Amino acid sequence: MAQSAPLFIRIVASSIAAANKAGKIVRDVMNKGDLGIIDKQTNSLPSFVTVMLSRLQIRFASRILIPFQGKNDLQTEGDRSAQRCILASISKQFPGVTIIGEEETDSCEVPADWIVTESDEHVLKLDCPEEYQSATESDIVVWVDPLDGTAEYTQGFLDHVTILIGIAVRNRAVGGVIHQPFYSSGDSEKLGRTLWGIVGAGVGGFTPAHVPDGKRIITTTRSHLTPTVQAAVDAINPDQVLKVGGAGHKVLLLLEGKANAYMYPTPGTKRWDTCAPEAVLHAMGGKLTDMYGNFYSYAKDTPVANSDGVLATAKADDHKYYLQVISSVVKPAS
Ligand SMILES: Nc1ncnc2c1ncn2[C@@H]1O[C@H](COP(=O)(O)O)[C@@H](OP(=O)(O)O)[C@H]1O
Ligand SMILES: [Mg+2]
Repeated sequence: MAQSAPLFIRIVASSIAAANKAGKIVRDVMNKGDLGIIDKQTNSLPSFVTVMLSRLQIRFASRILIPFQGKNDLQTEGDRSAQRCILASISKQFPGVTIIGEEETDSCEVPADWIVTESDEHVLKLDCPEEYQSATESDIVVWVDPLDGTAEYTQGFLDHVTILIGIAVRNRAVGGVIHQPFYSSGDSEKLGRTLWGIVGAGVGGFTPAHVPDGKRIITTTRSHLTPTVQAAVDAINPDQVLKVGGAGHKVLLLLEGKANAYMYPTPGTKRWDTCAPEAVLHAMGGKLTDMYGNFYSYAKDTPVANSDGVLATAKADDHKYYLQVISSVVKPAS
């Protein structure tokens, strides 16, 4: 690895390699046919322990924090194994960096071949934006969603599945890796692709595009729809609504010109769902905030819940319009 590259750049480059390996693991679990599905709520610890732990964070290794959740959603062997791979790979190379992963995994041994120490050579050679050149381990937090779109993974909507590694510097999401393990460019032997973005340095792995002028296409949840979300989408009077799984996949639709905006004006997503997508989107000129237009903090001691929802637009200039429409439908709690 080019030790001369700034730490931030080296973490993004290593995250690309780790995401690629995790993608292979997620495909292997699917191919084996036993997803090992767990409902995180019904398999949670006894309630008094969960309540206690949900307010804290379990310190897993020296600086790897595994937050507890206490809500009804699914976890599979794909989520667990991909997280082990990513956490082990990044922490081995950057032991002082805080990594926050979605899944509560045990500390069982990680197979040696799951620990990746390679890096993306192209990203290593990028010019690092000046403001991140001197970032140290204590300035950086890595947010990991090892399998975004878990519900869709269990239901066979495999193109909705992504692996998300977001790199925050001084609270802001500025580096992002989105790996799509089941993406096929036509060659069924070669599944998977990796998109990345660094604010101020560019994007890679995809061709940025926008919806043609005059058309308005909204993407939103397919598995967590609420009347509030539906009302906000309806208020836009869109030409088309794409209800798909995963925060990563929805932002991917914005990156590739398949949708103008991702609307989810309700709690539900977490920082690991939005850190990587936000960074890639911002690197391309888009904008992701809560439903009031505020950026989320990605500091290590921040609450993990995106309590004020998500609004993302492919073009930053369009964001204001969507905020106005949402504010006419969703009133802040008094
Ligand atoms: N109401 C809710 N409860 C739990 N998780 C939610 C949620 N709304 C959104 N999410 C999480 O946010 C991500 C995007 O959701 P959606 O596909 O509905 O847009 C998913 O991440 P995971 O698949 O990683 O769990 C999903 O679980
Ligand atoms: Mg997720």
